[in-house]
Amino acid sequence: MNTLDEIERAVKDTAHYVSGNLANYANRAAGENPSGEKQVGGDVWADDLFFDALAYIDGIGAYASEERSDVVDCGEGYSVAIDPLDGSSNLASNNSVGTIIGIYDAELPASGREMVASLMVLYGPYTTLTIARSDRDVVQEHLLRDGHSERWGQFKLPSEATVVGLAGKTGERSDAFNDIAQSFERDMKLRYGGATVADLAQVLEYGGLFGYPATSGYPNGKLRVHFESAPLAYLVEAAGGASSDGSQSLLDVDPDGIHDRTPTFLGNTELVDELEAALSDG
Ligand SMILES: O=P(O)(O)OC[C@H]1O[C@](O)(COP(=O)(O)O)[C@@H](O)[C@@H]1O
Ligand SMILES: [Mg+2]
Ligand SMILES: [Mg+2]
Repeated sequence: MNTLDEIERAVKDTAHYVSGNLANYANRAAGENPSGEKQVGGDVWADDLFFDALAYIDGIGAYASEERSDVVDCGEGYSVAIDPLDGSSNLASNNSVGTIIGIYDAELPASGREMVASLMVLYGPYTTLTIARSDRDVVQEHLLRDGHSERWGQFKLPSEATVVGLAGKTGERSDAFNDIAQSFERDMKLRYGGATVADLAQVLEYGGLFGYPATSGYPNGKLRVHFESAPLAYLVEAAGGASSDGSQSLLDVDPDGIHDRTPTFLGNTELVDELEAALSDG
């Protein structure tokens, strides 16, 4: 087993445990866990689990998380960048959440071009792990059930685009963005659920576009380069789609800081091209 195999195994095992225990961390349930201990948020709980599973793998040199201010030095090897629980506000409403992991062959901060693998876990009606690796030419989905991992399918973006999910309040987005958003929403079905992983899964399955633009509340967009945008761009581009920050592939974004944010668009190439053209004219 090489380091990427070990990472894949560790993520599958940890995702099994996370999927079985999310109810303990729904906001409404906040308070005491079954044994009467003070409950921590799901984000911190999931981060601790994935840290323990990944940080000690031989060949992992650093662990960076949305939930930790600094990168943790783990020795020599790949850098892990993780959003341990994506869409965590969905827990209280019992909607899907996820985990996003980028594996970089570089010290962080780094451009997405330094990535050698990307993994996305979707805790939905059933739990799946989707992974793209530099040493494989498919985007492989696995079903995680009863402690096992079954090959579940391979993602290739459908040529016909049918769904669109664009975040932000229209009153907080640019006119140019609202115009192109309205045009997309005339032609495609709205699919927006408040968790990037779950919304992107719709695009991977049905074809279309997901985006979180710059808004007055988030001038650089809400999603983080290392923990959400670049790893998901790696997956989508490996599945035959495209990504953009509004003018370039998200894999070419070169962040200064580990928690940098970026406008984020992921989906069918022709939609990304149309969006970039609309924003450049805007
Ligand atoms: O509530 P909003 O503004 O629509 O933002 C939803 C976005 O925020 C996020 O929940 C941020 O991720 P975290 O939950 O990991 O912080 C994304 O998963 C989701 O796409
Ligand atoms: Mg997230
Ligand atoms: Mg998160």
